[in-house]
Amino acid sequence: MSAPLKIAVAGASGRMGRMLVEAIQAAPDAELAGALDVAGSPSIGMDAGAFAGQLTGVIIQSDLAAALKNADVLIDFTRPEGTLRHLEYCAANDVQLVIGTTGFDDEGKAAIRRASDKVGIVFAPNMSVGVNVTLKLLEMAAKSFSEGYDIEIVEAHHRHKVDAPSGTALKMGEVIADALGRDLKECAVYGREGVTGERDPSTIGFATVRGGDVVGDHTVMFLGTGERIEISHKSSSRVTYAHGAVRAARFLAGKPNGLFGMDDVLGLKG
Ligand SMILES: NC(=O)C1=CN([C@@H]2O[C@H](COP(=O)(O)OP(=O)(O)OC[C@H]3O[C@@H](n4cnc5c(N)ncnc54)[C@H](OP(=O)(O)O)[C@@H]3O)[C@@H](O)[C@H]2O)C=CC1
Ligand SMILES: O=C(O)C1=N[C@H](C(=O)O)C[C@H](O)C1
Repeated sequence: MSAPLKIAVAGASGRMGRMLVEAIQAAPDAELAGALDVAGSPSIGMDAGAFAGQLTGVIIQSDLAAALKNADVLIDFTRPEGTLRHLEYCAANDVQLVIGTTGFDDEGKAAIRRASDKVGIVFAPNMSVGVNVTLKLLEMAAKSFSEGYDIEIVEAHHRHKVDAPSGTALKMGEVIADALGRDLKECAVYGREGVTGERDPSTIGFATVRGGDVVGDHTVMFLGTGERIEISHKSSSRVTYAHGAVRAARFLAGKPNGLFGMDDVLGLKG
């Protein structure tokens, strides 16, 4: 039997961090090797499994070097500024990375691309199997509805989410724009207000709903004359994201560097 994959978790007390700790504990081929959170967080000094009521023997700490000293890979679902700090350390110290954080600007994404020359990185705004299969369906649908259909993307998330539109909605927009030979930067419309004029058919619209405890809903509408096609994905638990992230960590074993998406991890490319 090969040695277990040693995985550390950043943002260990967050909504995703807690799920990740549980998923790693449940995986027969993985071991929780470290748990990180921000200095000053009430979780510092706690056992990483305390939230789930199952102690792990791994204490949440804010010292990056100490938390990563035994880790093969870091799974990071935090905030762009935190992930970029972790990225620098991981690239310099040969720790691979699974990045689920959303809300990066172009500069942040470029830093991730650069770091992937040094270490293996899986970077994806949504790690559920369902969403990644939905992206493939959208690619196919966009090609079929390229003329005469207006495209609008609507997403809903819980009241605590800090970025909008969601990383998944933006990825859906990118996949559709690519399939149609458009540039999302030029054709995206983020919300409408006032006298907007008639809809420009070349645009892709985004609408955002925030409230309650919605885990994550995404609907893409292709609106034609006389019919409307909707492709929706609705998450009812974060466990799918956590399992996807652990699968991504496994995928990186034996890949010394390179930037990968969940389509690579799940074999959905092509
Ligand atoms: N790719 C995917 O499949 C998914 C991606 N996400 C993304 O993951 C991210 C986290 O989501 P969620 O778990 O709901 O968020 P939470 O706010 O619940 O958790 C974030 C965690 O990161 C910590 N944190 C905050 N700022 C920093 C920082 N600067 N450096 C290091 N750690 C920091 C928080 O600590 P503290 O609480 O002390 O501030 C907390 O522990 C978001 O970007 C979200 O969009 C979410 C679900 C699925
Ligand atoms: O913040 C969340 O919760 C989620 N964020 C990701 C995103 O921005 O797309 C993935 C999922 O929708 C949940």
